[in-house]
This record gives sequence, C-alpha cells and structure tokens, in this order.
Amino acid sequence: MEREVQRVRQAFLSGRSRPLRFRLQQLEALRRMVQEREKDILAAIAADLCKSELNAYSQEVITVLGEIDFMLENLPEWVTAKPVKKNLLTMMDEAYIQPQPLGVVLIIGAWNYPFVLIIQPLIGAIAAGNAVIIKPSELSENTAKIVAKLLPQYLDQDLYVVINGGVEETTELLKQRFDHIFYTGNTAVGKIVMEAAAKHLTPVTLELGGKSPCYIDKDCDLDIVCRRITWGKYMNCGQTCIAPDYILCEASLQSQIVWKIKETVKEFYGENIKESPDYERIINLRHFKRILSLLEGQKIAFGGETDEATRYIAPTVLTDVDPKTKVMQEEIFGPVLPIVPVKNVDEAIDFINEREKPLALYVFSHNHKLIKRMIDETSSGGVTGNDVIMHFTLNSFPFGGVGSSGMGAYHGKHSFDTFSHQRPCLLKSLKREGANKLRYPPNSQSKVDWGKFFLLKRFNKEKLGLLVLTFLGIVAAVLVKAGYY
Ligand SMILES: NC(=O)C1=CN([C@@H]2O[C@H](COP(=O)(O)OP(=O)(O)OC[C@H]3O[C@@H](n4cnc5c(N)ncnc54)[C@H](O)[C@@H]3O)[C@@H](O)[C@H]2O)C=CC1
Ligand SMILES: CCCCCCCCCCCCC/C=C/C(=O)O
Repeated sequence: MEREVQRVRQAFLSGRSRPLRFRLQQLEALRRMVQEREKDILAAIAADLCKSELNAYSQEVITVLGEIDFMLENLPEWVTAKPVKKNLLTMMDEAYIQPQPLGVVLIIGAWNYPFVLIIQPLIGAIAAGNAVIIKPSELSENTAKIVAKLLPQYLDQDLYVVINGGVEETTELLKQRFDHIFYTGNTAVGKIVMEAAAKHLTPVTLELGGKSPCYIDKDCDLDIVCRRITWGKYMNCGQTCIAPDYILCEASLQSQIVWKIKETVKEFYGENIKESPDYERIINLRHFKRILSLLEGQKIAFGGETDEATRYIAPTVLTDVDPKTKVMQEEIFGPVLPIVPVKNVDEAIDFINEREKPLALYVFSHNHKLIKRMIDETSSGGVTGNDVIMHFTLNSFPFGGVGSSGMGAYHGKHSFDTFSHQRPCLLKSLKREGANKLRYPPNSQSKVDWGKFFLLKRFNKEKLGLLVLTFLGIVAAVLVKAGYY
C-alpha cells in the first residue's frame, strides 16, 4: 500500500497533472470512458443494486457527464490567478490568488450510488490538478471492479489509481499520508477517517448521512407533495443520503398523506411492485435485517411486505411514530417512511433543532414566508422547498453536510475549490525601499500613526479616492525616505 501511494506521489511530483491542457485532456478521456463503456457501467450498477439501466443512467451517468461538461467549460477561468484588492502598503506590487493542486488525494466512496459518488469527486480532483487514489465501496463490488478495469484504460495510470478492498485495505490505506481525504459514507466511519487523517494533519471532506426531515404544512397541494415525496423516498429503495427520512405534519393530515402516497406508489410501480423495473433492492442482508428491525412495534399504514431471498422491502409508511423509538433514532436508509405528528410549525422547528443537523431539509407549503422561516430557524446541509432531492442536481450549489451530517462540500466550482489550495502570492519590487522604512525598527509613534493611516483607514474604492490615496502614499514615502520620520 505504502509503495502504491508512493508511486502516485512520484507521479504528482513529476508535475504533469498541473498544466491546464493535461487536466482538460484527462477530463475529456473520462467523458469518453463513460460514453464508450456506458453499457458496462450500467450493467455493473444494475448488478449491485438491481437498478434498471434507465435509472442508473438518469441517476448516475447524467450527473457525471453534466459535471465533466461544466468543468471543461469553466476550468480555464478557474485556474487563472485572480488579482486581489490591495492596501496602501502594497499598491505598487502584484497581489493575486493562485489556485494550486493539493497533491495526492484519497477518495473513499459509498455503495448506494457507487459510480457517481467516486467519479464526481474524481472530476473535481483532476480539474484541480491532483493525483488521486480511489477506494470504491466493497459492497458495490461490480461497480468497484468495472471502475478499476476502465480507469487505467482511459486515464494516466500513475496519477489516478483505483485500490479495491474492504475494511482491512481501507484501514491500511488510511495509515498513509495524503494531502486531502474525501470520504462518503456513514458517520461512525467518518470519525475513523478523520482520526486517521489527524495523524498527518490531512484535511478532510466528510460526506455523511443523517435523518433528513420533511415538514408538510396544511397549506399545500397534497397530491403534488405526496408525488414528489414518494419519488425521492423510494428512489433507489430509500438508499439515498438525501432521501426524506421522515415526515413531520399536523395529525389531521396523516391519513390523507398515507392514502396519497399509497396511490402514488401504485401509479409509479404498478400493482406488483416486485415486478417493477423502477424499484430497487436492499444492498445486502445486513442492511435488509437492519431495516426490518426498525419496523418492530410500529403501526404500518401500508407496505411492510418483505422477501429475504431477494432483499425486497416494499414501500412502507408508518404512522403516529413515537420519536423515542428506534426508527427515529438512526438514519433509515431504506424504503420506510415514518410520520411523526406535530402540533404546528413551531413544534416542527423545535423537533428538528433538538436533533443532529441533517444533510437535507424539506418543507412543503404554499406559504413562502413559512418556508423562509424554517430555513432561518433551522440548520441542515442543504434545503429544497416544495420538492425533495433536487438541490443535489444544481452544480452551482455546494453539496455537503453540516455538523454530524458532514464537513466540506463539492460539485462544480465547489469541487475545484475543495481540491485546491488558494495560494496568496504577493510579488514586491526590490525598489521603493524608502516606504518600507516605516515598518523597520526602531519604531516610533509617528511610524505607528502612518501605519494606522495606511492599513486601517476604510477608503472608498472609487478611482478618484484611489488617486488621492496614491498621492498621499507617495508623499508619505518621500517624507520617510527624506528622513522626516
Ligand atoms: N453525504 C453524502 O453525499 C452521502 C452520504 N452517504 C451516507 O453513507 C452512508 C451509507 O454508506 P456506508 O454504509 O457507510 O457505505 P460503505 O459501507 O460503502 O462505507 C463507505 C466506505 O467506508 C469504508 N469503510 C467501511 N468501514 C470502514 C472502517 N472501519 N474503516 C475504514 N473504512 C471503512 C468502506 O470501504 C467504503 O469505501 C449513509 O449514512 C449515507 O447517508 C451516502 C451517500 C452520499
Ligand atoms: C430523467 C430525469 C432525471 C432526473 C434526475 C434526478 C436526479 C437524481 C439524483 C440522484 C442522486 C444521486 C446521488 C446521490 C447520492 C446520495 O444522495 O446518496
């Protein structure tokens, strides 16, 4: 493992990942890989999650292709040095921020969207000029294998390396020194990753999970609300980190919501859900049993049918759920939707704030003010009002958690920034030494006064103001040089 990481580091140190042209070529090669080997990729995802090729394409491949196109379009601008505003002491100098690659990045992926969750951060890491080691989830083994097979056929083989394996291999990998670790997965392992990273003072991005609440106000169109929630909750069989985890609503809405979700489930997946190409399966038996255990003692309004042999769990809704029960204590990550009645929006806000900060928050209402109030008075990684999941699709948004749902963010420019060091560069001249006397010992009250003038004054940045300041600066420099101070 150590040798493998060393090999990637040597490749990074060769400098070839840095030129813009190289980054663009690699991103184009990645796009070619996705387009030319689409069938293999879709088949692997299908094998891991019993997902139709159409769904795998729309949930994973579209996101990846969109992200590559966005990078190719914007990267030339993002890599350029950005001049910054200067103060009076540096006004004659060159001052800019130069984004630079961090070095060797480790990307650890989760199994629930096994392709996009490793390839989307990879796109950002390549765009920022890094070398990358990718560790796909061992639970989605078909996708892990196809990625390990395809990437070396399209990308630089020394700069971008896939290492497959389970906990043992990941543990070994985490002992190595990286310049950034990007982890997607559960919170418990997130802590392990952060602890390992701390040994080398390696910065981390942690894309974790949590219980994303969904508040439904009385004032809304329940047909539309339930259709949107049904889509986001049962997509990928509930195994989506930003799926609505549970519903908060007034008790009077409960029965209508149950009925409407039930009708929508029929509309989406037909009478025989098991036969629907749009309904996935639970990833493995451990997760299957974990989800079943969440149903114990609950009132099942509909659903609840299971088949262990195929790891099928029907779309399920639970009503009058007691917040102290197990299903409300951990992230569900399955097709089970509890409804917790609350008296009103105030109680919903308190309910959310008494718990860990979620990855996503969903609010449904015709009342725009109520949505804004919920946003103002709660915290979560992201928010979608009057829909679910959709903030994930906008790559101008930073995607990430807050508090126990994660730290750091990615997608689009935010990925580029995550994998870059924003290096401040100040280039002074060896001339104009007179003005510098101001900061050299011995110090004096008048030097401090001039320092205050140069550095603390808040000036209007209009051109005119700047001209006056330039003049004053020159006068000051001349006075200092002439020995008046
Ligand atoms: N914020 C986000 O973008 C996303 C978050 N998630 C969250 O991920 C969770 C589901 O994923 P998991 O079941 O955790 O996926 P997982 O079991 O695939 O684990 C994630 C990664 O951690 C590694 N790993 C597991 N145990 C480890 C250990 N003891 N030491 C070192 N590495 C270890 C695995 O090899 C894997 O690559 C959910 O909580 C979900 O909400 C999932 C997708 C997206
Ligand atoms: C045919 C139209 C397609 C519309 C696509 C809608 C977007 C689906 C987003 C899927 C989320 C994928 C990655 C999420 C990971 C996670 O949250 O666990």
